[in-house]
Amino acid sequence: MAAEAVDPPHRYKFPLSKVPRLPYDDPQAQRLISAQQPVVLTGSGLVDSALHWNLDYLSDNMANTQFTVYQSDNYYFKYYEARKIPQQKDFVSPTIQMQMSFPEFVEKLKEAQCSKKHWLYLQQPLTEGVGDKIVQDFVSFNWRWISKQQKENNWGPLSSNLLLVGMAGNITPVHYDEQQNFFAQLRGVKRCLLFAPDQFKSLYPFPVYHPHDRQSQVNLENPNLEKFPKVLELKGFEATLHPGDVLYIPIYWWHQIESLPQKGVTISINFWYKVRNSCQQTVTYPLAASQKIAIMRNIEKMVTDALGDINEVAPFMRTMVLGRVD
Ligand SMILES: O=C(O)C(=O)[C@H]1CC[C@@H](C(=O)O)C1
Ligand SMILES: [Zn+2]
Repeated sequence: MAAEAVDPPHRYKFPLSKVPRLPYDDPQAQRLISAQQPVVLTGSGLVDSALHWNLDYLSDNMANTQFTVYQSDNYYFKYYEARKIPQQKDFVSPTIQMQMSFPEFVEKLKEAQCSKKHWLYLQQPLTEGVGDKIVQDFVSFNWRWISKQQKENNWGPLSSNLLLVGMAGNITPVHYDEQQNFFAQLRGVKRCLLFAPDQFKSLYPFPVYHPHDRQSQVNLENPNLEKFPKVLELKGFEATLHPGDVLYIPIYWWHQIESLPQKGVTISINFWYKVRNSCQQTVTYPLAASQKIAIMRNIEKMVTDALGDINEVAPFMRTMVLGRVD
């Protein structure tokens, strides 16, 4: 039988170099992690004890837990902070957040795959309440290796492991996180786009107090070039993750994660690590872009608190920077 024709991955309007792909114990991989550069690690065995996870296994072994599931009318799942919505009068949530059991999720998934009217994304921190088999798989992760990474790179504590079960075609639009991240692929194929923190001028972040804080205002697949002309100056990286691969996403690095269409349901688990208490972080010159982002965020928060209205921040900052009183 002829293989089903697979559409080529979307071609973006900016160059994408390949993220290095190295054995996890290659000294070069260690150097990239220490330098906070992205790298795809192979052979780590980090989540080998969970590579057999599929929808049936998870339904059978997580039946008594309620899961957060997002529903979107398109295949985008742009994250938003609900607590910041009251400050943004005209904000419209791009997704509906629901709670349901895993078997209910599988049911809705099948309906959505047939109707093609909406998309679903289960995103839930793995905590207690899952079945014994899941606990057994979880404790059998390669904690020795990842804890060594955490220690050697002076990262803070593990904050969470987000379980991600997505439909083929789902896209998490480009954003950054304030945590170090080992992103492990269990099932299906994901295409990841990454941009260094110094690309923030070309990614037009939302204001810090906006519900879409840390997200880009730009739709990379269909950018509004009048509004966001610097998108054409973007220089990015891309990595394709297969089961067993682990992508290191450095803190403040922008990333967009795509569950490849026609490659079936995807299952991933991330390992988010907080940074050590920032007052211990010495400021080094020249300032790294990641330090600039952290400082800019703090300034924006202080100015917003001082002005008391998020809509006053941009004009004030322009006046301050341009030295002109508008
Ligand atoms: O792990 C991260 O940093 C994320 O952004 C996750 C949120 C959605 C996930 C995805 O695979 O689409 C990635
Ligand atoms: Zn992220």
